Amino acid sequence: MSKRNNKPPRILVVDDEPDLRELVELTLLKMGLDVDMADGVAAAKARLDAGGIDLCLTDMRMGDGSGLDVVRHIEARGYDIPVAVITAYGSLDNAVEALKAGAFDYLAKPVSLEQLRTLVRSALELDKPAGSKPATSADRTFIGDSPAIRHALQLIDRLAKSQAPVYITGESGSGKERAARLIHSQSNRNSQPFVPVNCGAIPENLMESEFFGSKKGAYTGADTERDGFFQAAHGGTLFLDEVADLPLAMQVKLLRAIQEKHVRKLGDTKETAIDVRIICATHQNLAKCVDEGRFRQDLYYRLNVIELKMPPLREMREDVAGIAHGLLARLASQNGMDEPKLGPDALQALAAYDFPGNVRELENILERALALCDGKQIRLADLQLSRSDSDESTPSAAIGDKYPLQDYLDRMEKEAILEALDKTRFNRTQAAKILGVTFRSLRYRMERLSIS
Ligand SMILES: Nc1ncnc2c1ncn2[C@@H]1O[C@H](COP(=O)(O)OP(=O)(O)OP(=O)(O)O)[C@@H](O)[C@H]1O
Repeated sequence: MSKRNNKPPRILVVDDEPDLRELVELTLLKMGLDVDMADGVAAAKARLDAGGIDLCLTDMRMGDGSGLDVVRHIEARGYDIPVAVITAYGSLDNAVEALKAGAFDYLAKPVSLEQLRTLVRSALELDKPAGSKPATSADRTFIGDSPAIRHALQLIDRLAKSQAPVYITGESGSGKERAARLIHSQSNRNSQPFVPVNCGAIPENLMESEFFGSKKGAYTGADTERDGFFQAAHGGTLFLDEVADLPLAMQVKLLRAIQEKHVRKLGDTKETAIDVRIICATHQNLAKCVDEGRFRQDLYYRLNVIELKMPPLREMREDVAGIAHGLLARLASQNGMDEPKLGPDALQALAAYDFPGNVRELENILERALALCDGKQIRLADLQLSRSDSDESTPSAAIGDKYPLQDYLDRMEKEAILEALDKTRFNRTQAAKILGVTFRSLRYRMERLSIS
């Protein structure tokens, strides 16, 4: 726990109800912390301005104003003080508003003392020198300077300072997972794990044990106790990719775990407290999934506290050349090669291309071009842009000889997979459906055929 000049951290508790104030005070004192009290918004502002506060916990509804005023005061003055709000049961709207205004977390009444302790411990880590790593330019691993990407990066910076759930939207390959990793790596959770989960790739019958873990003997074949994703991400960030693919039964269990901040392993009788930050992503329209009854509205509201939109590459055309250079430099060094130049015709075609698969597609195009080029320069033909999407067309690869048979079959399979991916704008779940194979099988085939 952080200490200033070896003194215990000082917490400001803001509440106009003496009973609750006292309960919180006792809990914090037992944790070895110093506590100051304020009985309303005005007193809180004055105490904050006097300095020396490391963390602020404020009630939402008070006689002389709202906890939001306290949050906004801290933000407006630029104080580096984490603030959490305590809201009335069921008033999630208030909590969301506070998170948007800069609160790092919230507690719902009746306040569970265990949750209070977890929140305080996690907040005070914000103060640790290692945890409060300021964002440096080296952390900004998104290449690009267009207004679209700058806007996303600014929001990522703000989100890294909060504990609020984040919902990342954007087309396939637009950098949603990269954004989630960046939020985690700039947050005070960066010394703890980042656990990415592809919700569409887990067989439904294994979901519960994969997410929550299982005790020995919980099911046939469970010969040891196992942790799930939640336990693995404890203290860190759980990234739920393709969250729209979660079956409804699992959505109920996930909502419960998020709300209660507790999970129970399969076959266990007791629950354990879990502290994870949830970031989720999908390329689907989650609001539409709610309308169609495929996604629970209550879970949607829980996850969609703050939305981060990752722009498609075609909306940041001015960045295409810079991103292409950055990717080429990385790919060339991975292959132990010198970085080849991008010929003017190739650059021109890339700038005009629509990139249905976004940066991932650009990566694939360049990886293939690197293998095809003469080592010095990448020309238009090396890019093999698909005919329908590029202005400058090149003939698609001919199927060629039928022998050896395996090579011929691999080429046919690759063509079919690429066509399905192209049709679905690189949505692997949909592509697997078109191809009549499971998501896993498609992933395996893509790996085998080096379609990354
Ligand atoms: N601006 C950028 N600069 C450099 N690399 C980027 C940029 N945006 C994305 N990438 C890279 O593009 C690839 C695809 O990104 P990522 O996997 O984050 O996309 P995604 O939206 O999560 O994809 P999917 O929807 O398929 O899960 C990754 O290798 C990522 O590092």
